[in-house]
Amino acid sequence: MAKVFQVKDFNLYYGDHRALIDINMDIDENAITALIGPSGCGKSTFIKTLNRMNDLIPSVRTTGSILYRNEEILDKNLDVTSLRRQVGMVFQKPNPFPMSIYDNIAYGPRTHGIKSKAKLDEIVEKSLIDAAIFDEVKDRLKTSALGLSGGQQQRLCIARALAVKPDVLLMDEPTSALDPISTSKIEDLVLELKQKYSIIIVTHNMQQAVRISDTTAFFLLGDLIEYGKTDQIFNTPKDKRTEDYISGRFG
Ligand SMILES: Nc1ncnc2c1ncn2[C@@H]1O[C@H](COP(=O)(O)OP(=O)(O)OP(=O)(O)O)[C@@H](O)[C@H]1O
Repeated sequence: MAKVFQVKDFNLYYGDHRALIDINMDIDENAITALIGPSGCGKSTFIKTLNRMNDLIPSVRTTGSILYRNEEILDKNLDVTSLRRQVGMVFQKPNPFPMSIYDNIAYGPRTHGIKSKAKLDEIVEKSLIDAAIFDEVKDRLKTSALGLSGGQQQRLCIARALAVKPDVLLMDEPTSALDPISTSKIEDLVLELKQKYSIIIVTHNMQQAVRISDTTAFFLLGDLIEYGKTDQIFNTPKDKRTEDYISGRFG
């Protein structure tokens, strides 16, 4: 299977604190990769590295290599805007912009220079359909996105991420602020999106990792302890620490 990311001997420091330690990990294309582990183990730090969101934190320093489709993304001269267009992100708390549903989706394409109304209409509709929210909002595209429920806002944020035609979607605990029904809708959606995108998802919910992911990475205190097929990680973990974590003995 083709690899979307190849992470080699990667370390990340916040000042003197080494938050990720010698990470080696190849991430499959058109698959769902779950990142699990107790609070503070480095999952969010790792996922944010994949589209260079950590650049916003001045104390961050990295060593090693991360190739995205064979291009080094840790390179200082990398076009970060282009990387972030290709590697989109959805956050824990739905964060629609305080503008209409339509403008939330059109924002990214407009930033990338698309001006034609017909083209924008088409992108907005397609993105909302792909994020499984079109039917719920099609009659109120010009109303504020802030009037949507939390679950709808999160699907809108996924639609917004899809509107710029990404290749990879990073999702940092996308359902942790949602009720079970909204969570289940997002899980169905993520499974659907796997056909077209490579998805990397941080989750605290082990059942969620089992339900949707193909591959699971277990982090502990900045170390990648175990990484493999989700079935194997949950049924026959090789490392005692993985077993203890997935069976709820700590975390
Ligand atoms: N901006 C920052 N400055 C300094 N240290 C940080 C910063 N962000 C995270 N850390 C530290 O890096 C380590 C990893 O944090 P990170 O948020 O990546 O963990 P996590 O596994 O995502 O946790 P959670 O599940 O609670 O979100 C922790 O020790 C944390 O305190």
